[in-house]
Amino acid sequence: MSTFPISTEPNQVTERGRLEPKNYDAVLLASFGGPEGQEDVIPFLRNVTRGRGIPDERLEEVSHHYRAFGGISPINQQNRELKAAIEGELARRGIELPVLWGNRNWDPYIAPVLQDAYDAGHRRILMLTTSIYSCYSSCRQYREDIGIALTETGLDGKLEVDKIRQYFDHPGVVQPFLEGTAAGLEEIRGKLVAAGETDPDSKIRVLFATHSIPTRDAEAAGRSVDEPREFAEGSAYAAQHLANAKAIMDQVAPDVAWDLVYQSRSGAPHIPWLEPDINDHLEAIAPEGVRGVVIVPLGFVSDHMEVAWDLDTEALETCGNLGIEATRVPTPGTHAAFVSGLVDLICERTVENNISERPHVTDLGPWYDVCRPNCCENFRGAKPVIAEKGATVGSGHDPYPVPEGSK
Ligand SMILES: CC1=C(CCC(=O)O)c2cc3nc(cc4[nH]c(cc5[nH]c(cc1n2)c(C)c5CCC(=O)O)c(CCC(=O)O)c4C)C(CCC(=O)O)=C3C
Ligand SMILES: [Fe+2]
Repeated sequence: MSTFPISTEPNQVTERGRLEPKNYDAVLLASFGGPEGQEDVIPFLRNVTRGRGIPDERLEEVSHHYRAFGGISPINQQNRELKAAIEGELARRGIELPVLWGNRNWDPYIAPVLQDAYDAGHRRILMLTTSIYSCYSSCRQYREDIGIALTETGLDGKLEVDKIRQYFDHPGVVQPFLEGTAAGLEEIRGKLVAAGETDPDSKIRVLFATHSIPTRDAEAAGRSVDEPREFAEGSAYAAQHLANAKAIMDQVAPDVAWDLVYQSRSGAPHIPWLEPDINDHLEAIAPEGVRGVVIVPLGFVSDHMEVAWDLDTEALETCGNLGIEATRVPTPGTHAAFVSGLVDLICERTVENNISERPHVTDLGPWYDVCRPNCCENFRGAKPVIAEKGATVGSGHDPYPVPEGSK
């Protein structure tokens, strides 16, 4: 199995957003949440889209995706298994740190989880999200939901909550995708050779798939008003995915063509979102002679409805209609390297068992512990937010850390 170059060099820009290690008394595994029965579907969709102006037709359409699976999203079970795996890895390393689980959109909800944690005597919590890239939905929305929960429960000032950095390029994330991409390529090569293809690699396209987001959100992703940065394709969100994809392809198959594609677009048609959509892209590349694709769900750390429906149902059907051989690479799930990487990320932030080196596979990371003001701006209006320079909730007015020697 190929490995990849892992840098432990600090990043001069993001280093300024680094927090000193602290003593935490619990980890909060924070995720999206999903329905677990037909009766949950509509209440769940209302939770997700509250105040977001998603058209009813879209909700109706999305409810069918859930209905087709008995109203059950795999995401909660995935998170129960991930929580157990993190607990196992912490125990294996002799680290005593309870792991709590809370969701933004479904039970167990974040606010009661924080209240229970406080009642149980916890005072300082470290949040680990299942969203790994930089954008409003993946970063700020989690930070806001903690800010709102602390405010609503009256726990602000009594309970500190910090957040683990966006960790898209941690080797624990990239390793499972790299192994999956290599295995997927072997599978598709085999199928094309069996069909008489003499140079299969020239007929294969690797498609790295991630959630589309509004272009305006993409442009605000990872933004820093005090220290502007340029990103490939104008957004940290796209740039982070492109850098990960390149790191993977450089190792497994530098000569095979690949693209970054988007999925699961919602919102009104006249509002621009990141493109191309995976299905449109498949239609576009089929006439170019592509006969096999490897779909890498690079934007997602576990199987959930966006993977089960948008990729395994819709995109694979598009491939079938176009006569393209296709395979979908697994998500990290509870892959040992992923779980171990998550515990390493926890230890980056703890005094005991501290890990001071921050490995990263791309030169964009390691990402900030504390975001810049306006990073991943919420265009619908400011909310209480944690883990941000100048934040007045969460970890008690942490200043933006400036390492010694910098201006
Ligand atoms: C970047 C991103 C991730 C990846 C990062 C991460 O992994 O968190 C992600 C994950 C997920 N998105 C999910 C579900 C939904 N996302 C929606 C809507 C939206 N997502 C957006 C972005 C993202 N979303 C955006 C900009 C919208 C529209 C505006 C809004 O509403 O904010 C809607 C509303 C209906 C629709 O329009 O599709 C639903 C039901 C589930 C749970 C699946 C399950 O239940 O198994 C998961 C993991
Ligand atoms: Fe952010």
